[in-house]
Amino acid sequence: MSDTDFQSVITPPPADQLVLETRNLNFYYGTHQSLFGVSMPVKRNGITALIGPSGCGKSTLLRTMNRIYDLYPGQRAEGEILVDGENILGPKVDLTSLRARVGMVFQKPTPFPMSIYDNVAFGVKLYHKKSKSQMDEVVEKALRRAALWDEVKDKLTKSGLSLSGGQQQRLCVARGIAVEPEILLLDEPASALDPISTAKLEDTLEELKRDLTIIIVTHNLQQAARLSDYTGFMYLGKMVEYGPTEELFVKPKVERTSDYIGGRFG
Ligand SMILES: Nc1ncnc2c1ncn2[C@@H]1O[C@H](COP(=O)(O)OP(=O)(O)OP(=O)(O)O)[C@@H](O)[C@H]1O
Repeated sequence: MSDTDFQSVITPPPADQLVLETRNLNFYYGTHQSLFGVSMPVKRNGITALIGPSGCGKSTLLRTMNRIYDLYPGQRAEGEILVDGENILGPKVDLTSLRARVGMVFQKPTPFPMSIYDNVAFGVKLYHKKSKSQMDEVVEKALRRAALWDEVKDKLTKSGLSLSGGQQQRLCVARGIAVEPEILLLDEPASALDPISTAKLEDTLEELKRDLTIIIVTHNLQQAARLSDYTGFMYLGKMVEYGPTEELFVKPKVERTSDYIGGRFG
């Protein structure tokens, strides 16, 4: 079998539990094709992890799910991405409301240069008119859900940039969830964090997954195994194997998956 010639093995969640599904998705940076016929059915609520060697297309796939790539000329996707059954690659999609439904947290913490309070309120103001007391409630709830409230409640007017890296990343999670998205995309959110901050962030995600769908790109196989309910293993722009995390880690159906998980390439 050549490196590029392989069948995807997909074990989908039950059909009535799907929140998002990519179907036969191709992606291009200009003329360079980076995703090839990717199908990925994501279960509502819980955590889905994307793993695979550097350059296999994990971030690219994540960036299609709220069409953030649309901000960059020359980048385009082909195929279908269904969110609650609606194809978000269609021409009539309202991108502002899509990005409120499908939020994103990046690899490096990206707090805005404004107060902790305003960081969280920022997105909410774009979508909803709220009184000061309603906004106070929204900000507190988001910071509590992001497990940051106790650490910042006495300094909400201080700059978001004054927090530690781990706190900044949880602030970005709070900002992301304040607008109550259905789905939160996280691209290697712990890669710039120390082990204690990583553990706190993971606890936060565990809490959030009860009523939110989380899709996370990670290089850390232990993190994927620990956190996620479903895992997708990608290689060379294709989805090699996708299914319940335990099955994929304990009894992978594709040899290439077991080679990767066993550390035989990467
Ligand atoms: N802005 C870009 N312009 C052109 N090609 C790109 C761009 N971003 C990514 N690529 C290419 O697309 C492919 C997939 O990259 P992507 O960043 O999605 O991989 P990844 O699995 O997330 O990698 P990593 O784990 O290193 O972050 C690679 O071949 C990469 O070189």
